[in-house]
Amino acid sequence: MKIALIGYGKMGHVIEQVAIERGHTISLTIDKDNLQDLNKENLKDTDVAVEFTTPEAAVSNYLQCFDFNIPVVSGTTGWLSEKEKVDEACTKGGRFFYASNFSLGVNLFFQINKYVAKLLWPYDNYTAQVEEVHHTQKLDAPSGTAIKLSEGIIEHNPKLKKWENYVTKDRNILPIISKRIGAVPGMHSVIYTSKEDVLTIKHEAKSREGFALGAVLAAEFLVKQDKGWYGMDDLLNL
Ligand SMILES: NC(=O)C1=CN([C@@H]2O[C@H](COP(=O)(O)OP(=O)(O)OC[C@H]3O[C@@H](n4cnc5c(N)ncnc54)[C@H](O)[C@@H]3O)[C@@H](O)[C@H]2O)C=CC1
Ligand SMILES: O=C(O)C1=N[C@H](C(=O)O)C[C@H](O)C1
Repeated sequence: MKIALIGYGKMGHVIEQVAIERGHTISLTIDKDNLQDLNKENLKDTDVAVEFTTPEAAVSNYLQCFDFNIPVVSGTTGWLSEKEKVDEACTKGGRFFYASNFSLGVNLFFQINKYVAKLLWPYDNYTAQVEEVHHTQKLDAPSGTAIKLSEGIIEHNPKLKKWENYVTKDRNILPIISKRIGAVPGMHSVIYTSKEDVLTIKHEAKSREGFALGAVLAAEFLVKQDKGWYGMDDLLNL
């Protein structure tokens, strides 16, 4: 496949490496120092775009690609308040694959998380908390992964009404604690605490390679699909 890399930062570089290892070529690389509108000319040799930029840039990048019938894989977090625009574009012909986290382990963790939430919610002695730790360059908080974990817990725990990104003793609110430390690629924990014990489920990325591999596998999957919005559950048959 010929891949356009939109966003050539920490993830863009690792995706390039993994894509080449899997026999693909890079048709176009766009980042801040060579910003350009996506158009017929610069996308003419591209089968699929892989987009890892910023919450502000992401949606406009998707819509421009869709205008030229280029499918988009994106892992950019923090833009989901604009989800409706992308939904609409996908009903009109856009092909889109989104994951807040492309690693296999985290997507299995999402399933385990829901199972544990279902099992534990009737036990009043436990209170739940989500914790995420990332590198100090991360722009958004809480992480997209922590939000998805929290939504999974709230869906299966009728006592919890919403999540908040602060510590609280309100038992109707699920706290997400965000920490920014050094170069941590990504660590997520769901912690259930009682007076007697602590039960933790945790995923720790060792590097960005798992995210990058997931994104390239998603691109290989997406080019074979019709219009629509796809995610890791489709790729992994979860
Ligand atoms: N879904 C997943 O598995 C993962 C998601 N992420 C998310 O991906 C995004 C990028 O992460 P990193 O690569 O670590 O960040 P980064 O800051 O290293 O790279 C982002 C790059 O996008 C560039 N950029 C900004 N506006 C642009 C535009 N309009 N067009 C093209 N390029 C533009 C920046 O100059 C920068 O080089 C973040 O939202 C992060 O949360 C990161 C890792 C894994
Ligand atoms: O910004 C990052 O680095 C990461 N962002 C994603 C998120 O917000 O969940 C995924 C991963 O944890 C790394």
